[in-house]
Amino acid sequence: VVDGWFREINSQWPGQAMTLKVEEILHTEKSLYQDVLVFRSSTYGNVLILDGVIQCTERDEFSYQEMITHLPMASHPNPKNVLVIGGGDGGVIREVLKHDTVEHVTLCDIDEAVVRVSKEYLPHMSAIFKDPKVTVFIGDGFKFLPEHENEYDVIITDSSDPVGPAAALFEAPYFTLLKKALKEGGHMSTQGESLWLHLPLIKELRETTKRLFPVAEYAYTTIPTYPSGQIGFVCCSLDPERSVSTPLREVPGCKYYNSNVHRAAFVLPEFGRAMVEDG
Ligand SMILES: NCCCCCc1nc2ccccc2[nH]1
Repeated sequence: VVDGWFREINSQWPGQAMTLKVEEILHTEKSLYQDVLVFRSSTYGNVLILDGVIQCTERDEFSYQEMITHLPMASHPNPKNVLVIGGGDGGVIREVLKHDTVEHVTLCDIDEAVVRVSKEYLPHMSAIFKDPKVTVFIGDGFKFLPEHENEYDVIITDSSDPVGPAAALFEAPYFTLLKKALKEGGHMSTQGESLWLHLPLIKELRETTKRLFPVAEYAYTTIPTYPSGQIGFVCCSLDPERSVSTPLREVPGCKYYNSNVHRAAFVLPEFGRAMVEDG
């Protein structure tokens, strides 16, 4: 933080940096896995930073949390058992519980510091951890998944970027384990970065998931504080007859998501469509 501003300078997006005005530094620590910073910003509420990268802000997190959750959930006929890998802030869990078909949701995040800090400084995301339907497991998704084969209707991978602790969550071995943990007809979504900044990675991700799932598609949302103002998701279905791009019901109580936004999220600009779909 320099002269009261936080700059998101990072090698993943050379030559550009999102800048947020800092009112007060609320927390800093070095966890077992990453540097954790929370500050109160002037115009975006509390902000969570991991290893110098903006993970979520109170003002615009709803866009990301609603879309990464409702794309696989609203397109699944009857999601009862849901798993979230990452997402220690709790925002995805909050969205999962908007579906009254859900009987149980488990969160598996490798870093207890993220869960602890989110409870303390991001209350409107982490309050949901107290819900009896929620189980929080601190550990590595790579170890958790093989112990839970054929258990989940929907798995959401709410990861940080493919540098540092989350790098392995963007590789084929992870998606192979994830597929085995899904029940028949299961759906999944994973944090899929931005068309403007990570097109080669997105192409890789889609090729990897296309080899494992009958349906694998890319969708995106707009979010001011992520680099390039948008972020995407790779969404897959194990049912060849069902696409994650087709919503089966509305999800009341959302600020970003609705069934038209759901469908529109999968419509890509030509430079993205050509790269992602034609390859
Ligand atoms: N540069 C884009 C970063 C996207 C991060 C998405 C995200 N936001 C999170 C908050 C808490 C824990 C895991 C998270 N994963």
